[in-house]
Amino acid sequence: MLSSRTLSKNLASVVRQGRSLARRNYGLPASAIGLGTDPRKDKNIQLTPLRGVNIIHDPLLSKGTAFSIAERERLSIRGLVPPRCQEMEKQLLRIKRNLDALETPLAKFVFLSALQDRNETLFYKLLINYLDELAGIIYTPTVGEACLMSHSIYRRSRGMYFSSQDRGAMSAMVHNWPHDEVDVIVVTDGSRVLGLGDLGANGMQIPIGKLSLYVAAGGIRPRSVLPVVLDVGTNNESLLHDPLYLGMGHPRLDGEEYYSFVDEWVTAVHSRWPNALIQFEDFKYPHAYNLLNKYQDKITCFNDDIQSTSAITLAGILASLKARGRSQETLNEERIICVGAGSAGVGVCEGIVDAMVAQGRVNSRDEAYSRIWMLDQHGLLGNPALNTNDPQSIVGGGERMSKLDERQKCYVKADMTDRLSLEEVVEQVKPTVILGLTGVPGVFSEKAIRTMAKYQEKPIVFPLSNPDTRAECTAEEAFKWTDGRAIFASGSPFPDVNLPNGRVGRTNQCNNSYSFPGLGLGITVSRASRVTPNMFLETAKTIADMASPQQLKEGTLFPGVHYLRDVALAVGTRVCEVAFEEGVATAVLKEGEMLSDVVEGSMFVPEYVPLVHAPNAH
Ligand SMILES: O=C([O-])CC(=O)C(=O)O
Ligand SMILES: [Mg+2]
Repeated sequence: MLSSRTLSKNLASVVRQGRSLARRNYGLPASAIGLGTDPRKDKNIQLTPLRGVNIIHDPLLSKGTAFSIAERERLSIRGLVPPRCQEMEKQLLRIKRNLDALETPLAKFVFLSALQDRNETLFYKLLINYLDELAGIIYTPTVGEACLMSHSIYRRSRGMYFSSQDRGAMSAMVHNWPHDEVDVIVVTDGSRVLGLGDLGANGMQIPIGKLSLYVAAGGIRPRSVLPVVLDVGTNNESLLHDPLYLGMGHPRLDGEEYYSFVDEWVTAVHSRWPNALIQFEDFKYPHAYNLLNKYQDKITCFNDDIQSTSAITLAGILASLKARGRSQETLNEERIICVGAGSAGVGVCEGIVDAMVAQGRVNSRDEAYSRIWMLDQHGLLGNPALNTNDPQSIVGGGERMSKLDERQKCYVKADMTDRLSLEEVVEQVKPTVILGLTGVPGVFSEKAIRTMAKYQEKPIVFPLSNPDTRAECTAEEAFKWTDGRAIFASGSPFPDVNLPNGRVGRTNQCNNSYSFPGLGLGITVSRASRVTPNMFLETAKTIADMASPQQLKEGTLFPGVHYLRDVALAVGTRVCEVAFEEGVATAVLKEGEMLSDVVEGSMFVPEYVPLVHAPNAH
């Protein structure tokens, strides 16, 4: 665990840096008016036309037992709740006790979902206070289990579903959503939920969990987030045959039908909420890339698994270089094996290539590609013509080569035999970094990691698949097979490992939850019209610089999950600056206004807001 003093020192310097950059006036006219909507308005008063039970049962307005006397009197609540006005601290005590009494993570997930559906303010207060403990419930790993079970544990709807039977109706349907202001939409088609594969409409829990972190960590207002599932069917046989399944009971749409379905949805949401950020989540390859390419220059959108996973992984590698006592500028000297050639694998590697090119220490993009060896489920992307002793494999390899797309082909190694196993590649390449983005547990074999550790003093071992049951190796294995020398980060949390020599093997969670909340915050506050590659690069650099030298020495690369809100503020400030620097910001700063203050001031804080004009109304 980081000491909060060191962290705040580091944070202070990041924020200071943000402030000095923010002092530049970005060429804005002196008469510039302030941000159109007051982002702090949630903190003042919230008047409502609703009365009585309609307020009590509205999770965005409800205060449970905390309605003031004036509110009870004037909003027809009197008598509908127990007589004592109980402040939030007491409510938290009761909720936490109830939560602690539950035994399984899934039971806690159901309990927290119910709280979110009753009283969002209290839910977010609890989540922020106990972020360390609860992130693993509402987010990975438990959210993965909740997706698998979603049709069994279903209680109440949250978000919106657009299904194959809604074609032609979407532009009307978007008006069924009750809120005019939507800042962030997280959308999935459930085709590759974490590393768990096709879970169809059950994937809804992922946008819900992501948006809970957008609010808790990124400070986006709860009333302006929208979780969405695009239900184009599922190819998951067991869900198709499950009578309790809640999604469409047909195989997935594909090809032109699929893309025109998504296009109808994008057009519909963009016409109702033209400024909303759309985050594409857990779309399988190649749909994930094709959708990103189609929309990234037209609307404000990004793909979380491709781009924000890439930003945090790059941050992890850069911080690891510092932990090894090297400069971050030496990224091009690393030899990186990436196991996994799907959206996350290719996305992560593209980010690394971008960073190598930006550092200017490679002569070409091709030289950067040459530093990365990529494997898919068949093995290395190599040269089938070199498989001389296995004609079968030449044929298979040729076929497989023809299935690779332009992005994957960049990593093919012409001088190495196609389909080499991971162990063979490790022996030949002697990697310094190994990344796992396969969704296949155990892919990092003992032999592969031990061989890597033979050549590397501090091997960087990142099994990044989620949830923890899909990680390519466990933390314990990574430390055991490297005699405790690994620099370790995983997508889902693993506890630190006690090493035989009495030291502690530090684990890190290298998850896009470190990057997307801040990206969304910066994009929302700057009202960026586009999401640019530089935003991801700068996100990575900001996070890579947050751990102190002492923390790095001990193997800690990032602030702990408890600090996700501070990380989001630092990232949000930087992303906001990038938006202004690159001319994509459409918000306008008042003269003398500092970006870091604007970003911080815009962050949602879960406190009860008075619902009536009255003294002591809350
Ligand atoms: O949700 C997470 O924990 C990270 C992520 O985007 C994924 O694994 O698809
Ligand atoms: Mg994802």
